[in-house]
Amino acid sequence: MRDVPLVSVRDLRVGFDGLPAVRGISLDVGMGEAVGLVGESGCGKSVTWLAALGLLPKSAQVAGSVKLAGEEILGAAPHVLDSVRGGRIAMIFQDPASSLNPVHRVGAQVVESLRLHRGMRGGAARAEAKRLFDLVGIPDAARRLDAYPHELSGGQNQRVMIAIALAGQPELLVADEPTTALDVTIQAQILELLGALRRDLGMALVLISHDLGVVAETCDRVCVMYAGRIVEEAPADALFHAPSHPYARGLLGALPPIDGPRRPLAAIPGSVPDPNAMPPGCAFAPRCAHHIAACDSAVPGLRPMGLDRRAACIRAEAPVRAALVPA
Ligand SMILES: Nc1ncnc2c1ncn2[C@@H]1O[C@H](COP(=O)(O)OP(=O)(O)OP(=O)(O)O)[C@@H](O)[C@H]1O
Repeated sequence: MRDVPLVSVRDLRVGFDGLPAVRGISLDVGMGEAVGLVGESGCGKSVTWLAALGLLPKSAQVAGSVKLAGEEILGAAPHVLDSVRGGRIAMIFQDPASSLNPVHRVGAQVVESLRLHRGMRGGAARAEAKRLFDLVGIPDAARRLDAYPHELSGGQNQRVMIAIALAGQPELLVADEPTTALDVTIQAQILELLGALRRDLGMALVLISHDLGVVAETCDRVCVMYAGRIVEEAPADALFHAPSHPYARGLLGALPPIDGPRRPLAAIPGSVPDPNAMPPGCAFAPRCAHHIAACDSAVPGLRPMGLDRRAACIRAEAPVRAALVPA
């Protein structure tokens, strides 16, 4: 079983009312690996994982395959999905305030997760909840277990959410924009915590973000999504230093420089296509500075760009050989 990825998504498609939101995604997450999913709002990052975990409304049309350690979970029976969700795969979201129950003490919410996923109760569960609070860096953990969410800061509530997620001893934590609602210094602390937990617990991490800088720093590998498809997949470092796909280049251009001279941020012109009116070929073509007529004739598939990178662009070449040349 050594070569079986922890999670393997193949040709995942999701539609709402006949309109495509995810248009054939394939990706693997290895044991203990950190994979970033990046792209503008609405490109299908969240829906991919909500579909995998059976969390979309029944009206969503879902097709394809999602295997967890080789076992199909897409469309699996409710009792199977119940043990996967919060157990083998946990998910945390952008806004901890809306995920936590405001009328229950935070410790009780961790204890409930321990009861559900590990059958723990009473003193043992409370001791384990305190250990988890210590692990996620909540100071004065024993006292904070008795706090209500409104008595804690946004950053502390996100740490509580992470503790609840860890209660099920997940093999994979999917963190969906986990720092977007937090201020900048707290964002960095939460990202550091996620990275440390992954290393110390050997847990895999999928980090969903619209910020390429955030995923490049935290992840081993990054998938860039555009209009429901993956347009580039590469090791985080390689992607950050030399993106192949023009959209990935655009995302990078929209980042403030870490060092070097200040310059105005380059926004990507135009907007994501309406699912009602997808362009006939490459979905990015109408916004692309490298567009040529052939881009409109067929949807480009992901093709290898060197050893460990794939890009869906007929004009992209492996960055070591050549950069994109404007038409
Ligand atoms: N329950 C739903 N019903 C109808 N459409 C939906 C539903 N959930 C998501 N969508 C649509 O699916 C598309 C993809 O949404 P998704 O939330 O995955 O985007 P995203 O890339 O995660 O962006 P964001 O960063 O804004 O969350 C969007 O057009 C969204 O409006």
